[in-house]
Amino acid sequence: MSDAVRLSGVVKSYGAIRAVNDVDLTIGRGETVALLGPNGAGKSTTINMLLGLFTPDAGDIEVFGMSPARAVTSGKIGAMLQEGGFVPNATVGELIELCRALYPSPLPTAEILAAADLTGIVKQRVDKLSGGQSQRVRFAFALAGNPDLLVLDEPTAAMDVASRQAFWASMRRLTDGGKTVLFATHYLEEADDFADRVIVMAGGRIIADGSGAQIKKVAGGRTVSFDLEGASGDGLAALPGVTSADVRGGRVWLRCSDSDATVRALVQGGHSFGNLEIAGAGLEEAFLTLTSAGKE
Ligand SMILES: Nc1ncnc2c1ncn2[C@@H]1O[C@H](COP(=O)(O)OP(=O)(O)OP(=O)(O)O)[C@@H](O)[C@H]1O
Repeated sequence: MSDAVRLSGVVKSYGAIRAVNDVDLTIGRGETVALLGPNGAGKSTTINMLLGLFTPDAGDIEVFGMSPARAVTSGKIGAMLQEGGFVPNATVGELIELCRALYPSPLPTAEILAAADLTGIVKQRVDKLSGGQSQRVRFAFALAGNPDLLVLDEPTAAMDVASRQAFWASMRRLTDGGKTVLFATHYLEEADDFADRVIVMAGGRIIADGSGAQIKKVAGGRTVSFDLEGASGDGLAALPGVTSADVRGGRVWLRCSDSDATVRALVQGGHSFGNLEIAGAGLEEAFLTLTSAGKE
């Protein structure tokens, strides 16, 4: 059986900006995958190509063994994008019916309304909705065709805490039913809480791919840096709590899983150091550590 999603050697540029740079990615049926990355990482561009909205400059994309455009028209993919207005003056219920009519075998209306938590606002006009309610209506549209793959670009942006919780609870019910889900997010916590697998993008490339626990372990680390003051950096990578060491221009950066143990060992070992700094590892740096650890 074909995979749910397969990208190979996918490249997409906007003029001189290479938004997606040689991405290979396979997602199996039934997986729930988070696409995690900072602004401009290339997540939306990847998603738009998966949905057939953009054509890659190079490489191939298949969704359930078909071209993205065919997968969309046959109702295999449901998408929730970041933006897009609604037809004014229509009610939530009317728009959902309109959307169902586009698909060969839509989900029953009551099921859509319950899954998107819209039952109480069916008669409300869509131009009078709050940001979070609008997101839930977009989610209902994504579900309407009863798709096998749900692709969600930052689905919980603009939702308050209670709506987020209700949204993810509803998603869990859908994935228990066997649907494949790919969602983009900026938040490691959200990726870890909900996804079986977290794919990290930065600068148009996939820089890490692992379980939420693996990614969190590295992202929770710290960096200890100091001037070597003429001493050599040899042996620092082997200090307690250090996962990797980098020496540049007389300064060393130690990525640490336990920075307290590292600093203690530095002091007790009589290492010379100046301008000591301890910082929370930035996500991007933490992810780079993860990828290089995966290559060892
Ligand atoms: N229509 C466009 N024209 C020119 N450059 C674009 C366009 N869309 C995206 N880009 C650029 O391509 C790169 C990738 O953008 P993309 O929107 O795919 O990232 P993203 O990870 O989804 O970011 P965000 O989390 O902010 O949505 C960025 O450098 C962005 O500025």
